[in-house]
Amino acid sequence: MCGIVGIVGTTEVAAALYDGLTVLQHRGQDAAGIATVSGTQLRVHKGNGLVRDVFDARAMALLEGRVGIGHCRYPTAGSEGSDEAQPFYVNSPYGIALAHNGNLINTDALRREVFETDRRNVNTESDSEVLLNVFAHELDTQRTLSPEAALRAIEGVARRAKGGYAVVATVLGLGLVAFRDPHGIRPLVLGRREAEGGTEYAIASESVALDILGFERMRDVAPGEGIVVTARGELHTRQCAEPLAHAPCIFEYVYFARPDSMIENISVHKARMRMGVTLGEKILRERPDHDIDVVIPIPDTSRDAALEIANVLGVKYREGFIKNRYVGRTFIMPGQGERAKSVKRKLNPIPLEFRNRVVLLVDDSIVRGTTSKQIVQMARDAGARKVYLASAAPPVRHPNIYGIDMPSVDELVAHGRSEQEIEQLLGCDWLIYQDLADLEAAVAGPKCPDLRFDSSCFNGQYVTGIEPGYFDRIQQLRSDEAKRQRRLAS
Ligand SMILES: O=P(O)(O)OC[C@H]1O[C@H](OP(=O)(O)OP(=O)(O)O)[C@H](O)[C@@H]1O
Ligand SMILES: NC(=O)CC[C@H](N)C(=O)O
Ligand SMILES: [Mg+2]
Repeated sequence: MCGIVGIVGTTEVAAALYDGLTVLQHRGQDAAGIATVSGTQLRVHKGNGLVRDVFDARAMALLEGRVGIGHCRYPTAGSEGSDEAQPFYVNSPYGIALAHNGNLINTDALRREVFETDRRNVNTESDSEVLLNVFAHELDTQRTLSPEAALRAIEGVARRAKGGYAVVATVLGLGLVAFRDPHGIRPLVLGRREAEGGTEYAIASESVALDILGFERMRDVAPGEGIVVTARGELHTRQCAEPLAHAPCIFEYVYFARPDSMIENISVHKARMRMGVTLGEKILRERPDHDIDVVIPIPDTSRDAALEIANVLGVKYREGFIKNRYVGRTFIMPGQGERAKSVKRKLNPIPLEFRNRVVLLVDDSIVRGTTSKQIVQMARDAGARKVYLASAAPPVRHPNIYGIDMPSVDELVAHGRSEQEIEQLLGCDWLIYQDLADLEAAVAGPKCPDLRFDSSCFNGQYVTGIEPGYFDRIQQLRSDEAKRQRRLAS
């Protein structure tokens, strides 16, 4: 679930892009990059690591220009190597750099088409480089360079690319280009700031990036919409694809996004609180005479939900696990070995909150079970009398193919298992999951009751449709074992 940001400023933008990426860091910890337009050159600096590791003063000094884009990466295609860090660059037509959040599901067919029909070479295994070449080809067919030409090129991309994509790109001689897939699966938000030299625009994965840069959030980019902001700061927007069933990814609200972001006009923080309310009510329905002494969140993401569960149950909320602030998010780490080791390094219990108590641990989601299995044991070791576990999301039983790296069903703890079997496997005394209807209603909230979501990892319904054999193919390419073999071979 990468983070992307693009800015057209009236002064230099590299420092703002850097700051924007640091608040999008929770979306991708593997690699980061920035591209800026400096006169007739596109300057690109990227590499593996956190934003703070990738850029030093020298790199920043090179990134001159008033138009630029940035990316932080959580890989869902290709390798984790630095050559697949983004933004990607192509020199023709004009010079284009592109950053993508999402995952294409027709990459193989597009790659062949790009080579055989468009006569372009894609030099990595990245779906994003394929997407860049599709956009480049479509722009090339326009013959002129103008906002209208770029919007027509986006129409071409929307006709050819399938899957989840939110994109920012810079085109030399034009400015900033952005677009979102016709289902609006991945988030993208547009903002504006008045500066001395005129209006500046920013586009980012999450509104938190706009907030910290002092941009006012104007609106979400619409599904299938294309946006061009010229280097002079003129905004052009147009629907570039028939909007299909709007299906923003529900997992953004469950886990990915920061709680201080607004996505589709819904506060992520409030959505998580509502998840806590509905789950708390379910707990009361199922166990009206529960014996829970204390509700303890598994930090960070579950806190909002856990607090509301405690309120609904009328029991104490306690921070029983202390998180090492220097360890990143474990779920988005590339290998299972690293993920498992990191849970222990990251979370440590305060025994007095557990001793002789019946504790309800709350997590936002249970995916591979890496976190919950260890945490349940930690709670027992810390002296808990009974350990219950509540998940603010339903069981994750299906792969995600639109930008979350959960390609292999065998790695999902809930796949092919009943809730009772999962409870046993995780070693807790009681396991309770949120129902999907409650989750969807909690996220939609009172303001958007009719909004529907991409909930595919919970219900196996894929809004784009799926080619036969697709799941076998991604399992071969992207299971933990396949990644391990690739790392050994490289
Ligand atoms: O079942 P699993 O495969 O372990 O995945 C789910 C866990 O991973 C995430 O936490 P993470 O440590 O990534 O980040 P957080 O600090 O934002 O909660 C999520 O919040 C769950 O705790
Ligand atoms: N999580 C994402 O958005 C990943 C973007 C792209 N598919 C990559 O692997 O680099
Ligand atoms: Mg967590």
